[in-house]
Amino acid sequence: MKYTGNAGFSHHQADKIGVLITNLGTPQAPTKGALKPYLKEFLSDPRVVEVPRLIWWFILNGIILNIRPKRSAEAYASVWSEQGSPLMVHTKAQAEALAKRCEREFGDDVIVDFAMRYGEPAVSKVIERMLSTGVRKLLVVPLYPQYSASTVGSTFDAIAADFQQRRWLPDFRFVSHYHDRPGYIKAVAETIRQHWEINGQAEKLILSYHGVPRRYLDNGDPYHCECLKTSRLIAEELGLENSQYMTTFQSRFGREEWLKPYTDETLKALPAEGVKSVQVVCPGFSADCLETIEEIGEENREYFMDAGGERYEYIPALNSEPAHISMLFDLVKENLHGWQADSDVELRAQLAKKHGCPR
Ligand SMILES: C=CC1=C(C)c2cc3[nH]c(cc4nc(cc5[nH]c(cc1n2)c(C)c5CCC(=O)O)C(CCC(=O)O)=C4C)c(C)c3C=C
Ligand SMILES: [Fe+2]
Ligand SMILES: [Fe+2]
Repeated sequence: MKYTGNAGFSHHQADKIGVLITNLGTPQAPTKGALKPYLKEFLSDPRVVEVPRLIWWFILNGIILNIRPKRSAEAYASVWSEQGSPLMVHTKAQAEALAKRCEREFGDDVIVDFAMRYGEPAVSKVIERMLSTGVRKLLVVPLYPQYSASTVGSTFDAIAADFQQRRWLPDFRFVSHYHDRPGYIKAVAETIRQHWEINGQAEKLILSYHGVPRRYLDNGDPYHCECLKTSRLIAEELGLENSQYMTTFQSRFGREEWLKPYTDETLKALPAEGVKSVQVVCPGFSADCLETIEEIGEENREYFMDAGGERYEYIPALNSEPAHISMLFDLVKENLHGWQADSDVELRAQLAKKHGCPR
């Protein structure tokens, strides 16, 4: 086995601290041709679809990848902007804003970058770039507030797979969730409060999270509990009674049972129960994407209005709002505690002269 990396390592290079934020990933273009490789990579991940590999290979390659790319491409086309996919645009902006905030606090000792679990920029390419610029301590923050093996666990797998190939590993820290962090709860609550100030309060607040198969919860994934806790804390922060809010799960995929109650079925049923106005917020998404803009902003609005609803509002994700960046900065700062960069290049030059190596 030949391990990769650092062949051209400059012994004088300053040691840096790296902060890598990640999200799920998105296709390169809203086309069938771009959706196929993206969905293939995503849905081949055993953390995402926990079905015996051989059976799944036939279902994925024989059925899903022949049907879904076209349908998904149409949905992506409806949210795509000139700058690209919303998830990519927001994640880039988040990384830039966080980098600025870190530069103000830490100077050039800390480098901030972003990667996507599927597609580009790939985790291993970004890690390679960071390590080659001198990062010897790496903090990774997947931008999923709630832990799920299918998202956070899978991001860890991608990093571990990269590290398995590498000769020189950095010090490593990993944030596995932040679903109950006061700064995060307050930031989400504040966007809801601001929405109320402008639009008034609807009869019910729906907190809709991406679902996972119910089986994952039964097998020990804490995602469901973390979503419910996030909702409870946001409701407490807003002073809501139990009857004023609801947690639901969206984006079902495949035929098995997923976490319930389902967002779409709930919104179809609420008008008949006398709830005619709702506001929907998605606290499991750190950035707006297909699943919030199209599914919550458009598709579910139609379900609710067609069922007799009168008012439906989607409250956007935190994206690169200053409160979100501040919260992420605090999370990063806390997790960098005790780490120091070593950027004294002059000292290195003296040491090199004196004992033959700058270290
Ligand atoms: C926020 C947490 C997410 C969890 C948990 C999650 C689980 C999960 N997702 C699928 C299948 C699909 N998800 C798709 C899009 C998508 N999913 C998330 C987040 C979570 N997924 C995001 C942020 C996005 C949007 C990406 C974007 O480009 O905007 C898609 C692709 C779109 C489509 O074809 O519908 C699929 C497929 C499964 C099976 C799953 C189970 C654990
Ligand atoms: Fe998903
Ligand atoms: Fe639970």
